[in-house]
Amino acid sequence: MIVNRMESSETPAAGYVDLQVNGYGGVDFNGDDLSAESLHLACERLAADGVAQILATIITADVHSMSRRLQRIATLRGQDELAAKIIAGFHIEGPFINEQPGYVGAHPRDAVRPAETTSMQRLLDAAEGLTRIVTLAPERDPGFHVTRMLAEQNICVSGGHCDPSLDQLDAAIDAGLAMFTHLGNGCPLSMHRHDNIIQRVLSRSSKLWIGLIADGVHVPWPALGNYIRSAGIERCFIVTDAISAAGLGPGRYQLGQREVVVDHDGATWAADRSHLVGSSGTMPQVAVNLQRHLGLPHDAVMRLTAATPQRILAAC
Ligand SMILES: CC(=O)N[C@@H]1[C@@H](O)[C@H](O)[C@@H](COP(=O)(O)O)O[C@@H]1O
Repeated sequence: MIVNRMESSETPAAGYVDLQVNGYGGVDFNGDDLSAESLHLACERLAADGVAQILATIITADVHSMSRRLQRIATLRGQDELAAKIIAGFHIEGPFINEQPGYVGAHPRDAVRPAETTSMQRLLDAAEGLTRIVTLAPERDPGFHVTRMLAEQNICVSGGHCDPSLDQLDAAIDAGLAMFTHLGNGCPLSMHRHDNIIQRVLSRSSKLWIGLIADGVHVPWPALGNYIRSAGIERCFIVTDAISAAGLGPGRYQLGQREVVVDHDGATWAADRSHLVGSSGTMPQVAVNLQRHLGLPHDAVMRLTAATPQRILAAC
C-alpha cells in the first residue's frame, strides 16, 4: 500500500533532488499550454514538499513538439527566480527508445525513432544548454553516435526503454553510457528468466547509476529491495517520475496528449489500463515508503533521494 500523505519522514536539510519529474501539483510539463503561472505553481508545490531541485522531464513525442515544450520551459524558467532555482535542467526521455511492445512502455510508439545526431542537436538547442540527462535505447543508437555526442558535452546518457544485449550494453558504456532509467519498468511483463535487461544492468551496476521508481506500484517492494541490494545502494537513486497528479488525489489527469487515471492507491494507469504512466507520488511519500516497506534507515533514504542524485547533478 502506498502512503499518500506525508508522515514522519524528515525532509533532508538540503532538500530532495528528483531527476525525473514530468509534472507536479496539477501542472503537466509535457502540455502545450504551460503558462508562467502554472510552472511557478508547480515549483511552489515542489518547494513546499521539500524538493530542492528537479530535472523537468520531457518524454517522447514528435521532435518538433518536444522541442517546443523544452523551449517553452527554458524560456519561462529564465523569467522566474523560483523556477530557475528548482528546475536544475532537463531530462529528455526519448524519442530514441526501443519501439517494441513492453520496452516502449507508455511512450507513443509512432513518435519513437532511431537515434540520430541532427534531431538530438535540435532538442539540445531547444533546451538552451539545460539538458542534463538523455534517456535512449543503446541498441537504437547506431554506432553509438548520439551517446558519444552527449557524453562529449558532459550530458549524462541513460539507457531506458531498451533491450541491448550485454555486448551492446558494454559497448554503450565504453561510448559514454553512465546511467539506467527506472530499472524494472519500460520492459515487458514477461522476459527470459535469466537473460533479460534487468539482470544485464544489475551485472554492470559498478559502471552505471541506476534510477528506480519507489511508489510500490511500478516495482513491488521485495523486487525493489533486491535491486538496491544487488546494485549497491551507492549506485542507486530514487525518482518519482511524477506526473501532474503528484500530490493530488485520485482522478483523471493529462500527460501530454494522453489521459491518465489515478486510483485510490495512487496507481497511475493509461485510460485503457494497459500500462502505468508516470507516478502520482511525491518525494516525502517516497521517503516514508522506503522506510516503511524496505526498512531503510533515515540516512540510506536521504542518500537515495537527496545525496546521490545531487552528486549526479553536480557531475553532469
Ligand atoms: C511518465 C511515464 O510514462 N513514465 C514511465 C513510463 O515511461 C513507463 O512506460 C511506465 C510503465 O512501465 P512498465 O509498464 O514497463 O512497468 O513507467 C513509467 O510510468
